[in-house]
Amino acid sequence: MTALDHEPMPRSPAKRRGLHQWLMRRIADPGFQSWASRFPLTKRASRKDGERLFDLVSGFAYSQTLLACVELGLFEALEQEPATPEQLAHKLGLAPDRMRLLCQAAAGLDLIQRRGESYRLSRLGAASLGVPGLLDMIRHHAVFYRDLADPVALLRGETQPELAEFWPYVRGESATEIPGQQASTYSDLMAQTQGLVAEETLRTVSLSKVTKLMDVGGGTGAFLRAVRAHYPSLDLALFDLPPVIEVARAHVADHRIEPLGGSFHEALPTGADAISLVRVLYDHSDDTIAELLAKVFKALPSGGRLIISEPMSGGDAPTRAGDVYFALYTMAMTTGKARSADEICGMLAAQGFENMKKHSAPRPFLTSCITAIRP
Ligand SMILES: CC(C)=CCC/C(C)=C/CC/C(C)=C/C=C/C(C)=C/C=C/C=C(C)/C=C/C=C(C)/C=C/C=C(C)/C=C/CC(C)(C)O
Ligand SMILES: C[S@@+](CC[C@H](N)C(=O)[O-])C[C@H]1O[C@@H](n2cnc3c(N)ncnc32)[C@H](O)[C@@H]1O
Repeated sequence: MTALDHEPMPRSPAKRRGLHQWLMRRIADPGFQSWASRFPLTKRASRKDGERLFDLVSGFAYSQTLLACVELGLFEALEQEPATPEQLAHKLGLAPDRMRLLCQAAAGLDLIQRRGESYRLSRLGAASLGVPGLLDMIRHHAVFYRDLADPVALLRGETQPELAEFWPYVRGESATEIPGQQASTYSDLMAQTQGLVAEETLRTVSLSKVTKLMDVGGGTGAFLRAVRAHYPSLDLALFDLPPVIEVARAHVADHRIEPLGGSFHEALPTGADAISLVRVLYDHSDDTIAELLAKVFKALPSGGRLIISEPMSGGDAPTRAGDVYFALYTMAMTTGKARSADEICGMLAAQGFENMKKHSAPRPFLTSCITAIRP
């Protein structure tokens, strides 16, 4: 007698839709679990599922271990040379036993490696040092995690998330007034993380037939600087809120990029045969997006091209990056929303765009791209 014998397996085809539910009820049964973890044909799956569940349960401890490594500068220290916990403790200002604990934890996550009594950098730890803006992103997660402290209250809209304060432009969608220092700080973090997004976008979408590209919500121009490196003769214009454009001027002056201050709540400048929206839609509500896409449609000539690049929901195939991280992140920002490629294409069609193309995304945790044409 096995745990499978508790209830008869449905045989009739009419009941086959219930088979999944029946099986899930068995898996939720402790007796079945115990049997499955011993039975040769099921014990591997049982162990694997146990590990996967444990990883989800422990995720916050993993993230905070990474944050401690980043805050203390552990990877930078080990980039110089391998070291013992005692040497690291002295250098980074932690008690030796706590440094040993952190080193073991980081090694457990494969961020560093243990060799005898010393630790050295691993591939993952080394890679984290080379991803532009990643260490600052990890540091700023302290804000996000405070917002996630009570996820049910956050989902019910009963909290006042700090992330909405962190990115000032999302507080009031028509706000054009951002204090200069704030505009510079948030644009810095945004610009630092733009490198890989730009690389991925330009790998995915060709601009070879474009004459003039206007990047709407382009921040301090990091995307257009990457475009300039790939397309030396393209005309480029950067459109963003006036305080952001003031900060951007110094960054775009040497790259033949025309800075244009304004709000997309008003009309967009015309003259570009391509418009890009990189990491813009997911900051805003459906109504704002409908309004923005209508403005983009108007600003483009017939045959003009729209390029959308941002992390997206997986839609009917939900993903960790799109449907967990970016969905919760944009929800905590209070105005935003991670949308699937199909949802975005639907919104484009509603404004009259045609030839929507969902480009395959090699690294969807960085970005996915959609292009569309104004007929
Ligand atoms: C040496 C030996 C033995 C072998 C060598 C083998 C080899 C060549 C291995 C490859 C090593 C290598 C080159 C690794 C490279 C790894 C890379 C490039 C990793 C990149 C990781 C990128 C990450 C983790 C990006 C994270 C991005 C995040 C979290 C972005 C968050 C963005 C947010 C929150 C944006 C918010 C904007 C808002 C406010 C919503 O509008
Ligand atoms: C998430 S950031 C993306 C910046 C840049 N495209 C990138 O990927 O790094 C969104 C940008 O949209 C800009 N933005 C927000 N509301 C705007 C508006 N009403 N008009 C023009 N730009 C706006 C913000 O100032 C910010 O630079």
